[in-house]
Amino acid sequence: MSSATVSLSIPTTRPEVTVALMVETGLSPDVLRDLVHRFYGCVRADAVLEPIFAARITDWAVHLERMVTFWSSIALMTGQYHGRPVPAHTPLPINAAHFDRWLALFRAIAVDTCTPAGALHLIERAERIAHSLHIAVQSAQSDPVAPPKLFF
Ligand code: HEM
Repeated sequence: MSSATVSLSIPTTRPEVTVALMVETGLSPDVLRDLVHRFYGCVRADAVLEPIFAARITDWAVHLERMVTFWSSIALMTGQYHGRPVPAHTPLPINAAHFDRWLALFRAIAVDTCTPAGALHLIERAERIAHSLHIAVQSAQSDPVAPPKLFF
């Protein structure tokens, strides 16, 4: 994909950076939407992860939309996600096995949905964020009265 052929049908605070990332990775709003929907389709069919999500998510349409915005911000630097992932995860009853499973599903769906460069771009970021979230969760579980540590 050349920059001339990328149409910017995506809200972004940094259009030049977003276009450059789209060209470099082959990622686009449509690809990220497809990835998010396929990924959470697998999560909802997964014996390890499904119970954690089922206990928290009451409106899947809202969660999926939030996650498309999140991944657009992370992967294409659109600046559109304004949530706080750390406090969303620190109260969850999750451990290394949940993170391993989450990453295994994410890697498989990313490779299946994206170009090799796009998959690598997403997987690197997912692994980094999962690591930070895991440390925050462990820290909250070992000292539940301490405020959550913020990693981003
Ligand atoms: C052990 C693996 C994980 C589990 C079980 C899990 C579960 C959840 C649940 C249940 C929520 C909804 C929280 C709520 O609305 O009350 C959530 C939100 C979210 N998760 Fe995860 N998650 C996991 C890993 C990750 C990873 C690795 C990432 C990023 C790479 C991530 C990104 C997010 C984001 C951005 C939100 C929305 C936070 C917000 O803005 O409210 N999660 N997750």
